[in-house]
Amino acid sequence: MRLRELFAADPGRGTGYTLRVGDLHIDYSKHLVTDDTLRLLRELAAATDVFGLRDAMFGGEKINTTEDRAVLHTALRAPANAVIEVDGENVVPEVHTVLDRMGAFADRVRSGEWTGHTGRRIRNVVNIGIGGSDLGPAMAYEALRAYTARELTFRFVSNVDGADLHEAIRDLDPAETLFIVASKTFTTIETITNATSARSWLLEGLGGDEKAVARHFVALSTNAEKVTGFGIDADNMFGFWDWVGGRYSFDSAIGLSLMIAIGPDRFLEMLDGFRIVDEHFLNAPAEDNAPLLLGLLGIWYGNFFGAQSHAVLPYSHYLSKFTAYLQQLDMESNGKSVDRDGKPVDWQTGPVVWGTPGTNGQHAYYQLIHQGTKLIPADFIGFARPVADLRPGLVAQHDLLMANFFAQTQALAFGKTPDEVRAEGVPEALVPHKTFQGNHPTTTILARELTPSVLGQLIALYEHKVFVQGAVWNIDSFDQWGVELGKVLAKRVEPALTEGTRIPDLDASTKALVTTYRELRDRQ
Ligand SMILES: O=P(O)(O)OC[C@H]1O[C@H](O)[C@H](O)[C@@H](O)[C@@H]1O
Repeated sequence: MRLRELFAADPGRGTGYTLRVGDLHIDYSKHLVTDDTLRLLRELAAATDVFGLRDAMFGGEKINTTEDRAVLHTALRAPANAVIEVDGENVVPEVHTVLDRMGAFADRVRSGEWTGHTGRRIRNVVNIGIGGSDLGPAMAYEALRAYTARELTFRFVSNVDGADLHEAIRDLDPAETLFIVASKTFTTIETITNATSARSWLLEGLGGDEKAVARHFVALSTNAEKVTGFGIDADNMFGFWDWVGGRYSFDSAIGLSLMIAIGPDRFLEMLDGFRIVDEHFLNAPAEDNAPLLLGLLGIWYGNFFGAQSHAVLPYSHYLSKFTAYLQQLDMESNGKSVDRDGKPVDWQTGPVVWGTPGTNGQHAYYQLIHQGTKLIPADFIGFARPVADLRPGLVAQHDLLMANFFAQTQALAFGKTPDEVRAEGVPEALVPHKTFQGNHPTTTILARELTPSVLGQLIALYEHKVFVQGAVWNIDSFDQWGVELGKVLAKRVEPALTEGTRIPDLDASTKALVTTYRELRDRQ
């Protein structure tokens, strides 16, 4: 199947193979599919009961079977009058109670009414969290930077490498710094370690008065007991629930740092954006259902063409962390090799998701996408207008950015034949080098501008796409047992590093590495 031929055969393809969801214009014409392919893929979705599982998810059923949990991130953006029950209890009122508390707190910080221990206003907000408790707020803070309170400084600390916290706080004044400790479980070693170090830094800076902690630390968690055990007042805790997965948690209390940055109204606009796509996914027929379509297209390449990866390439500097966010969303959800009953699957599951903002990637790795031997389906995300208040000269650069955006998907789809190369007078020996095979599939997602609502729409689109794929593959997209083994082993190795105790019963390679590490570290 050649894209050149598909377009030649159907002049209406460029407008016909498009969808509109909320503010998102989605063009899927540059895919290696016909109406027949799409019909068959929809039959696959019907045969695997994707919509049945969707309804079970929205209805609060415990579809995360290995953890016996409901999967209700959609309840986090449900309207206040919705009724969504888990174990017979409507969860929506609690969601809105927390949102209201977050809003009140965010307003107090933004207005300067919430002061630090010494009475100075808060000027710096440091979110300490990792995985889903970091990537969402950190990504969205960058994405919506044009909407943020510029007089406040925001930092995001995740890595247990002390350098992360060091660089985040070295130029900050503790008297003006608020730490937001974000951890669903409040047991994550990286986060608790960084939070403990941050507390010492704060107390050292403020004369050691433990009472300071209450003015400078808040927690976002499902685990009240651990939060109070850490010394954070229950009044300064914003809760969420076990039916919110870590990588789906960013529009829960985990979004507090973002809410302080952009203000409660903008945050609610973002939730409205999520809801637009939730409702679309729930109600649109299969033929027009964007998450279904994107999920099935991914399956088409992964399961039928053997594609191993999927690139997400935003043409917006503000979306610099978007793909990193999607990596957790997609790869932690669908990086599974047993089905829901625990039996090995004999089909490919989740792809490697990767990518960085255009046009930077064009001057780095696009060579391989254009002329390499691998099939890499890609999503191109772009906007018609820049969002920040740019100087006129910089506004003009936007058309140049977007010219690249359109040129790339065109080049990928249609390539350049040897005859076209020859016609340019290229010497015969160079013709193969300058030929572009084309036929590289891409989806183009275009919106007017990157508003909070549009960001919410984009994230929900990918959340539900990942859901669709997991449903077809019959895997549990909502657990993450694969992260556990490394945590357990780290605990076992750590005493050998920190306390210098006998190296435990390790394999020969790890034992030798630990020995070398200790020698290097302790050498004078
Ligand atoms: O929010 P926390 O409980 O601290 O968890 C932080 C992250 O670490 C875990 O290991 C999981 O793999 C992630 O899904 C989670 O987002």
